[in-house]
Amino acid sequence: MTAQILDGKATAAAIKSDLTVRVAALKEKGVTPGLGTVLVGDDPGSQKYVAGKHRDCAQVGIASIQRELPATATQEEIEAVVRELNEDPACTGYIVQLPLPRGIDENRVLELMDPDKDADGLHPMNLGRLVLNEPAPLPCTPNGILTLLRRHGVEIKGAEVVVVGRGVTIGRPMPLLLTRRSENATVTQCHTGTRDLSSHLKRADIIIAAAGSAHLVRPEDVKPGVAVLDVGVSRSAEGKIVGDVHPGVAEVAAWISPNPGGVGPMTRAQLLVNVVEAAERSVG
Ligand SMILES: Nc1nc2c(c(=O)[nH]1)N[C@@H](CN(C=O)c1ccc(C(=O)N[C@@H](CCC(=O)O)C(=O)O)cc1)CN2
Repeated sequence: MTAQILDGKATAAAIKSDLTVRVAALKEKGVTPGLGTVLVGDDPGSQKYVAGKHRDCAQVGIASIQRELPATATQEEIEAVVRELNEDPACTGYIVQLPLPRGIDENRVLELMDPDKDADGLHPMNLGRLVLNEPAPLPCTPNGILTLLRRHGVEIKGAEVVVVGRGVTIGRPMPLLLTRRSENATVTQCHTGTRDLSSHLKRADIIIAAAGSAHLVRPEDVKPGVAVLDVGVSRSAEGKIVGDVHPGVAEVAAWISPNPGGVGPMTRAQLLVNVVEAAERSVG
């Protein structure tokens, strides 16, 4: 069996095309959605992701507000930028690019954001709303993964899903989305403390690998017909992306997301969805 591709690039393009129409409708009502980004430091990966977010904004007609601080920025300097974006009427929604430099209290920065402008769905108020089943902007990568599965017709209802990883952007919120009544999946969360990862992976109908550990998921660990989402980003000596999923898994799986070209573009598309939805809410 050779797996079919969960094509994030094409799916994101379709979402952006739909958003272009919605942004034009908002502009006719006098509202221009604006995405703010706060980038601290000079991590090349973060710089690339933020640049990509603004490229996407330009494509769909969303205005860009960019704030950059040096790696030496203090907690107070970062918080001052967050306060400024909270007050800026041109900024409909914004994100603080993660991770922040060592020594910065990330949670304190996220907590300071206006939850109504939280385009990432990572503010504690919005994560709490998700737990309580209340409407909230959804974390971009987990929601992007669900959209990718749905748009390719992969059955989520009743599926055994194994999530590998427990980071704040993917691993923690992913099970919350998957276990909503609308999804009805059964989720096992694995992490570095899991004793026998392979035994869990072998049971899975869907694997979401977000551990950041190169080729962690191997062909012998998965059952035939599984859908595999590769969210991991490690780098080879040449700087190329190496995912969490061994290439041989494509010979066993029914569905696989390429990396790059799978979950990454979906993360960016869902961010735009959150910005447009926030702007739509503002006009009622
Ligand atoms: N505030 C946030 N910080 C981070 C998030 C997040 O959702 N919010 N997620 C990741 C990084 N990320 C978004 O910010 C992100 C990662 C990857 C991509 C992407 O499009 N990747 C491309 C490949 C790009 C390359 O060649 O390096 C792909 O997969 O095709 C977009 C966004 C951590 N921080």
